[in-house]
Amino acid sequence: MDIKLDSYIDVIPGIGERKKLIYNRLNIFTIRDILNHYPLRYEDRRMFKRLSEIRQEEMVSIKGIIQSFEIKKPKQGMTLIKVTIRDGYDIGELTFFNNKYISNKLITGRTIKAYGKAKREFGKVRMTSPDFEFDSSRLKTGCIYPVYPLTRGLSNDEILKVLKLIINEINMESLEYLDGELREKLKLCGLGDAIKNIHFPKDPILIKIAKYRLVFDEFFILHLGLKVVKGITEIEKGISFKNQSKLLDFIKNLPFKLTDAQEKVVKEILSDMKRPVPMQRLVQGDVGSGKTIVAFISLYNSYLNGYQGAMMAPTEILAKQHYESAKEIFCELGLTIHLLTGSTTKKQKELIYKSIRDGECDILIGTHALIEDKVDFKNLGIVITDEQHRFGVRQRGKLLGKSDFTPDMIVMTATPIPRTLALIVHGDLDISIIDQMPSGRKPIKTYAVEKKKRNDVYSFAAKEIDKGRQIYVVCPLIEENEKMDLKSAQDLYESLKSNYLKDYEIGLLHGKMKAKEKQEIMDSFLEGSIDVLVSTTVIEVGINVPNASVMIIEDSQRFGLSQLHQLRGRVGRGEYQSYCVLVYVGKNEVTKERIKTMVSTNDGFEISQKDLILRGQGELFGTRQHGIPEFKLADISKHQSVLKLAQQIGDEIIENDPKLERKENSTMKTELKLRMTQINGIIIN
Ligand SMILES: Nc1ncnc2c1ncn2[C@@H]1O[C@H](COP(=O)(O)OP(=O)(O)OP(=O)(O)O)[C@@H](O)[C@H]1O
Repeated sequence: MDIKLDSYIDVIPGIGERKKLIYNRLNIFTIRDILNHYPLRYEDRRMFKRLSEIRQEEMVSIKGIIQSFEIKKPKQGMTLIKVTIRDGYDIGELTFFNNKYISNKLITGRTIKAYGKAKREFGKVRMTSPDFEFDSSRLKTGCIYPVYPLTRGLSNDEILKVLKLIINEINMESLEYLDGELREKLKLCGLGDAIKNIHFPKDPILIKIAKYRLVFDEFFILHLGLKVVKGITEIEKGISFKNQSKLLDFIKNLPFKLTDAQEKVVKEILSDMKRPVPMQRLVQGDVGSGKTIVAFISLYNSYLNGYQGAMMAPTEILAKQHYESAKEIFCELGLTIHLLTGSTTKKQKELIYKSIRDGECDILIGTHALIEDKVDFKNLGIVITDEQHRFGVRQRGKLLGKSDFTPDMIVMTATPIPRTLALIVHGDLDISIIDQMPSGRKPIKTYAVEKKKRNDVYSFAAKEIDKGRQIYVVCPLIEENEKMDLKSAQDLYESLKSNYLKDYEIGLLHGKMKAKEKQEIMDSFLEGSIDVLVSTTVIEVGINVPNASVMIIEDSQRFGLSQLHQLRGRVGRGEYQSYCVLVYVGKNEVTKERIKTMVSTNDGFEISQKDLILRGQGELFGTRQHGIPEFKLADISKHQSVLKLAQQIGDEIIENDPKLERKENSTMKTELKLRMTQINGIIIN
């Protein structure tokens, strides 16, 4: 049998077309994938107990000699097999239903081993439908038994058998890509041993050792990969935006003075833009910290140097908002700015494409319509995008078009995350942080109110509206069910209209609405003709209505901390004292802890750290985050010290050999190439 790591799994005897598709459902395509399909948990089946020593209801391995067996058919379609076994002087009984396999294998005098829940009845030990095997086999009994994530049509035992076969056939030592000295220094076991022991551990301590190596690997490969990508970008030809003199006047004439944090980040960006190397920078800032103006300054710098700029937003509403603000800021400066989204008419689109191609358009703002093939810039200098739409190398190529130069790139994120995490998520970028709010902002006051007291909440809201303010109400989020989300939004809307807030103008916004309808509602809210905006969570990150001063979140216990913080960030964006009211039911520990955190701090970094601890990485990043690999074993909330170590070692290697060109790093590079292609958009040449 010729099994290679990258062979498809149907090289394994017994895996045909049908089985292959079942494996594919678990994302298992190749031999490597199945080796990386790790157990969810283990059962300690090592000890065989004498029948005489077994306790009632104990989960245990036993073995005995088959004394006799009978096969009955108590009713149509059912076969009952009873096997009597003997262990010394003691007798046990194993019962199986409809088990064709065993019925063909039973021979009196043969040793049978079983694992299952033992019952003592009438002086006998009985087991019903236990796992079993014969003679010297040790796959299911007398071992530490791994339990795998499964799918319909695939059993744990099938996976075990396949793994056993692969591990016997493949030279496991050939999996290693780290040199022995480094491994020794870091006290890491060999990769082959780690894989062997994660599947077939002889001892629980070996599972720990294996996991440590595999967790290290997941972090290390990702970190190294991101660094290599960064290294590749740095050798591409970039644009040097040297002419920055007029920019100072522009900054001076802004309607407000930049905060120190904004100034610091602008400086970092401008110094990057001056270098003839493509900028790859992440700007992290808490909600409302004023990232947009930083983006505009960068776009203007590109314009002053004769280049076009593009800014991409995650939704049409946000794209339009940026477009309106850009027009306001740049209106007297004679720039041509266009908005390109899915709702732009065909005719308008054609005109915009032409204007981009001819170089007449100075700044293009839009949604991902911006990276369609037809968008062909004459001389694109800078691209500003958000974390969800950050480009992989491939998409960047698309934007590059015919230019010989790689444009500068800024990625904006409103999800502030601790630095260690930022490095693993955005390790290929340089990081700038806006950690200060514009002056004059009053911290948002946050209150938690039990649902039964919501009357008070809405009478408070009415008072705020009477003062001239506006209100957001976010409805309960009902997971994975848009229909029910919609219903709950409509119900809430009706009840506010007919009851709590009947004297005011109320608008409803939900995910099922067409982009145009959504925009109309948002425009009315922005203009102030709507007092209350009831919405599902489509109040996306980034909406800016400074007159809105109250955010009411219904059933807030259903939201994660970071999401609550984002929602809260929709208020407190102007001069008015703002409030966030968390309406909740239930008092479980996580709810209490979340409320406590929200009430006690407005700091997004602190909140995301807490969220990570409360919910684990998967939840924090959710599906919203694009480009983050799913770790199999690693968990940044639990394994922070391994993460730091992996980052440190990765950095040391890259410092000495930025593109991994040295001979001693060639195996590592091959491994990296193989693994990084699995991560969105990252291809290492
Ligand atoms: N230095 C400043 N002084 C006063 N106001 C400012 C300053 N910088 C920005 N602003 C204003 O603060 C508000 C929020 O800014 P912006 O929309 O850029 O926030 P953001 O960082 O993008 O927030 P979010 O992540 O929530 O989208 C805007 O109305 C903006 O005009």
